Amino acid sequence: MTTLYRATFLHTPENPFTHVDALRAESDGGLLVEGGVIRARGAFTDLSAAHPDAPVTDLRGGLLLPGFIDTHVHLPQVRVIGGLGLPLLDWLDQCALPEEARMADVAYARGVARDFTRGLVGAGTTTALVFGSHFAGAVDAFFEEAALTGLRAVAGLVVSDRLLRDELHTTPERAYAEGKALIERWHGVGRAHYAVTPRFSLSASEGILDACAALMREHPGVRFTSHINENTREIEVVRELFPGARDYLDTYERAGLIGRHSVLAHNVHPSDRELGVMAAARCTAAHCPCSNAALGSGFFPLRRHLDAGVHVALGSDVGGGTGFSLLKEGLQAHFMQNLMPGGVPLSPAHLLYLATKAGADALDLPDVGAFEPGQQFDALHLAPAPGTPLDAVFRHAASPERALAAAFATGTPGDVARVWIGGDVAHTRA
Ligand SMILES: Nc1nc2[nH]cnc2c(=O)[nH]1
Ligand SMILES: [Zn+2]
Repeated sequence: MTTLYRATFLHTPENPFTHVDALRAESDGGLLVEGGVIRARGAFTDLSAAHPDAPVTDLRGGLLLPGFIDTHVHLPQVRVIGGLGLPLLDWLDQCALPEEARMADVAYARGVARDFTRGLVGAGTTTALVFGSHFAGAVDAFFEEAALTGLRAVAGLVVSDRLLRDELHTTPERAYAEGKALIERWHGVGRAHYAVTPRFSLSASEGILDACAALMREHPGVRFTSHINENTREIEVVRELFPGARDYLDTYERAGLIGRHSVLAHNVHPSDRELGVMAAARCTAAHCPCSNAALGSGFFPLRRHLDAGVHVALGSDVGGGTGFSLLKEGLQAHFMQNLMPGGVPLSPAHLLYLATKAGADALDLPDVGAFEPGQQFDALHLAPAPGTPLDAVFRHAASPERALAAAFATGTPGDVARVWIGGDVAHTRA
């Protein structure tokens, strides 16, 4: 099936941190989509002249953006968003972990997975790197739900063997066996990919990190994700638990877990050595600015990451974060960089890149992240309700870039009118 989409669209096929004029915009643009794949892109008049028989979907009056890519979000935490006022380790004990223990019940987990995938797609997220659950049945339920909604999910079994609560602990042997079974069932099936996911070094023995590394070695192409350097107290505990490690990163590095397919969430308090190793390994820091503010974790040193050459993408970190919208994460990133000494001024192009193409690069998914011919048509149509302030800005914006800035400043999931994944409609606003 072929469709010609007519819209004001913006995308960032290049990295605005390294390329000038990285923001590409077409005010009256056309995207020719065939079988879910973008075949041609340009001015609408040119495309409609070249393809006069293609049916037109008219999306004028809003903005069409590449689907958002969330590089850090927790499946079992959708129902505990908003536990404000606690630092990380207390928030885990009091808010997150009691809910995560409920995921042992597969029927409960399936309901959570439904809330979660709807939350993501409804916010315009079309691809996500998901911290699954400590329970394999819940991870299965999530992959099944993701397949039903069409979400591109990179996810895995979360594994820990100390310092959480007993129900959430496993053993290296079980972590390996359950991980292997899930990889065989889901990795590369449809839109799913597997991510080996030790929760964080604080809750992981060397034995379980070695089991994770064995899965990575034996299954090339699976991704790796965990947390790093989020909270100063957490970092102290990790230092005590791994007296032989040079720093937090080294706890993963020594196990052989750091490489091109590694995404480390937060990294609010890195050392220069850690940044150097992350850059050399071409791994990604998932920046979660709402979570960093909500849990009081600190200011993300974006300048130091960029200067070191570390790739950075955005994550919502639901439920330490405050919701699924990467528009809100972009705005919060902008606020935090504005407020911190030596912060990086972030333009609308930077925010769009961090929410889209940067995530595609982090996850090594070249078919998504922008509107390039040959890429999948993953997109969201931002169309605020008539009479809303964002609608007023859209109707009077001097340029698509100004409208994009306003989308980050005031846009919410309520402004996401429709979402496509691989050309299929995955969400339509009620
Ligand atoms: N923000 C956040 N940090 C973590 N570190 C270990 N687990 C978590 C979690 O669930 N959320
Ligand atoms: Zn997290």
